[in-house]
Amino acid sequence: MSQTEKTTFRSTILGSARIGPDRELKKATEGYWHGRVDRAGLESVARKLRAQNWTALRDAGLDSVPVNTFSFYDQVLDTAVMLGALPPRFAHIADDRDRYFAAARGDDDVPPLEMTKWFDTNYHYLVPEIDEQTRFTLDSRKVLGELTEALALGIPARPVVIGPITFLLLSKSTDGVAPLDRIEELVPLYRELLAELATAGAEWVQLDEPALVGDRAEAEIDAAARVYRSLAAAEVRPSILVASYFGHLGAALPALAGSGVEGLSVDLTAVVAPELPQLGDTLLVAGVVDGRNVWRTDLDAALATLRALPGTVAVSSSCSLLHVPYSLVPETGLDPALRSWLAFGAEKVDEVVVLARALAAGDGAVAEQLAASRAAAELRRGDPRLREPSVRARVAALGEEAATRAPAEERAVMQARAIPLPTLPTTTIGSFPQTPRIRAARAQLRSGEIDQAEYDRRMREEIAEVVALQERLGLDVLVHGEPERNDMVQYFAELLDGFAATAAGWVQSYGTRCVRPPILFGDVRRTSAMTVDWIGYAQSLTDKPVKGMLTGPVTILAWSFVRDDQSLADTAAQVALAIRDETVDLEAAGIQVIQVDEPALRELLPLRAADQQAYLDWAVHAFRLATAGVREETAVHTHLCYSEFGDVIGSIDRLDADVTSIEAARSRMEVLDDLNAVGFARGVGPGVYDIHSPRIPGRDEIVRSLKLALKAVPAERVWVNPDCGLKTRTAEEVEASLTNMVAAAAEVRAGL
Ligand SMILES: CN1c2c(nc(N)[nH]c2=O)NC[C@@H]1CNc1ccc(C(=O)N[C@@H](CCC(=O)N[C@@H](CCC(=O)N[C@@H](CCC(=O)O)C(=O)O)C(=O)O)C(=O)O)cc1
Ligand SMILES: N[C@@H](CCS)C(=O)O
Ligand SMILES: [Zn+2]
Repeated sequence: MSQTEKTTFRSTILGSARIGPDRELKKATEGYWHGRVDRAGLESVARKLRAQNWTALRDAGLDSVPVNTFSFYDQVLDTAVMLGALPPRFAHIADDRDRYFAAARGDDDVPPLEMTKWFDTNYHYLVPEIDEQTRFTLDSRKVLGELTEALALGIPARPVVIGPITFLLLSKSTDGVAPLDRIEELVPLYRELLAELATAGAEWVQLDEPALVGDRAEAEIDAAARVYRSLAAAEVRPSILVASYFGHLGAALPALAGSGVEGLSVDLTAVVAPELPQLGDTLLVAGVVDGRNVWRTDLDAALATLRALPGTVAVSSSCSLLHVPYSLVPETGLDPALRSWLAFGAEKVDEVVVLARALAAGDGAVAEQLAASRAAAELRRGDPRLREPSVRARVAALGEEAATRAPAEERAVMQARAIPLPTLPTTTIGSFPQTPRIRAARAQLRSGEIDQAEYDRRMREEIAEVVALQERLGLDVLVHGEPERNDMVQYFAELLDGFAATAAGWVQSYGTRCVRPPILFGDVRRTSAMTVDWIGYAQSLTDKPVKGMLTGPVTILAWSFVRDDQSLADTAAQVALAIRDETVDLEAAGIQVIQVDEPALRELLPLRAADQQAYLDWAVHAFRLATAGVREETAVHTHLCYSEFGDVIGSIDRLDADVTSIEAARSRMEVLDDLNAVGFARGVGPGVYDIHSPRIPGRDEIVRSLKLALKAVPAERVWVNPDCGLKTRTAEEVEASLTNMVAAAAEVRAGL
């Protein structure tokens, strides 16, 4: 049978969430790690979630259902396991599942794989390490297992696997050989995999190649064309869908289209739709339902796009639905108007099905759904919360001076006088452990078991404990510990006008960690101080300076679902003004050091170089607008993490913060050389140990990190701090790690 005679499909999504509508997988996995759930219990939760998910997708009307998008931790780690590419340091762990979790999280003896952002999303993947010790071998058990499980349930299953080009482009080399140079070793493994999948009954396979939507060298595109020609030439294989998402394929599109694969998915939700060439027999899987935001699709516009496409078309989400919450059904507390403008995962699947039906049978077949879509759009356009005159007037009146402080060198002198500190001052990044006790208090407040006054009293108790601990440890600049924050973005969103919070809108951020991104739907305004009581209270307990802690405008946008009816730059300016008002209030309450976190600065960087400068300009402007309202004596700190910073290093300098704490431990302080290269001459706190692992760093290890840092930066500018906040660690880990950190700083200081 030729490939084109095989079955085809008309409606699908590129992947789905897996953590469970009620975070069942998170709970089971954490239970397994802590010995509360056994292996069988964990596997049974996983199997049930997969079955529920596939059945719901099929019953909603999709005629091709993605499988193997389930993961116990991360799909890139799954692919590394599938290709036999786990580093040998995990080989001593005999049990497959425990070896997998060790690679994800580390254990007492071995550090985990590095974790980094999945393209420009708030999902994080584990970075495969490829070197001369890597011997690729195929282990197809997971994907075959999911396929078999789904077929047994009568699901029209389409296994999804990360493609070989993307796998290697996301990997890091530890021996100087570019991972992509090993592509020829992977091709036979993928051919073998295709044969196994076909034999097991797969009619289609989806190979994800999102790395091809970035700026890619000609050699990389040539490699992709060569690889897919070779895979397409395999005798025994399912039809191949190459999936692209998060942007446009550009030059990679004709290369893939000409390779002989049967299907190509394209993201049609970006601002400028790509010019699509005639694709002949290739099935065009059109991503018209945005998989990354929560706004209801304009069905008329989507249909117009679909009808203008060449060739045979299937309707799809633009990317996996991993990035949006499961369903609007539990969101009964949302304002009904706002709710009618939204579509979460389940509703997006319905939209795909409606669009496919309209394409096949005409608009009349879905007249009711089209009318509802139009009515929601109309309601949204007319809502007064989208245009708040006072906010608009304030933004319009801003001049350049609003984003400008005195020169940094002058500020440094004034701040040294106002805030006396030792050389190599020690501090932390803000959060202390979010203990079960803290979370339980918040759950009790929500359920009405305790009132606001009791909740406040308990949070003050937590703050007092954290302040006392920091004094005992001998830290120099203290923090209040952020106990009152459910999340560093959601906390602010719940207090600002223009945002809505969800009840159950959980989205996986990494592993078992989830976030509930707020929905930024209207004009943003601060109506009262958000942090001053907590931070002012902490300052009242100590003579040491307490660092005020805020989240920056870019990060608030990055970790929210943001309105799509105006530019991000305009929305960022509104958020920046709200944060600016808070800095001014903190200063008036006696806070001399204010940290405005921007861990997501790098995350929002557009994937294509041509779009990056415009983003960096508005992002830097928003940060400066948020931080330039305070006096020159007030030290503005910022914190960056979770990224490779190479592409934004110049912009870190332009933020004009007095001190920048930055993730550095895992990259062996290389970021400091990058900062030097752009003439960065401000305070810097290179993270001296990695907080993502439960490992307690030894004092000698931290001394070594610090000495490495001092080779790059003079001691007068260096701060000593962990890589990131301590919220995910236990109290014991934090106390032990910070004891070693303070001791290491003292040792190095004494030797200066
Ligand atoms: C710094 N990071 C962040 C990112 N994005 C954010 N929006 N926020 C971030 O901090 N992206 C990059 C990184 C990713 N890192 C993390 C780190 C840690 C988490 C995390 O721990 N998430 C928690 C959920 C946090 C939260 O919202 N907590 C709420 C609700 C807690 C809860 O589950 N409550 C229970 C009942 C209470 C109980 O008894 O435990 C319930 O509702 O069932 C709160 O504290 O009130 C997680 O558990 O996954 C995320 C990203
Ligand atoms: N202040 C925050 C920053 C995390 S990126 C924290 O300490 O958790
Ligand atoms: Zn951080």
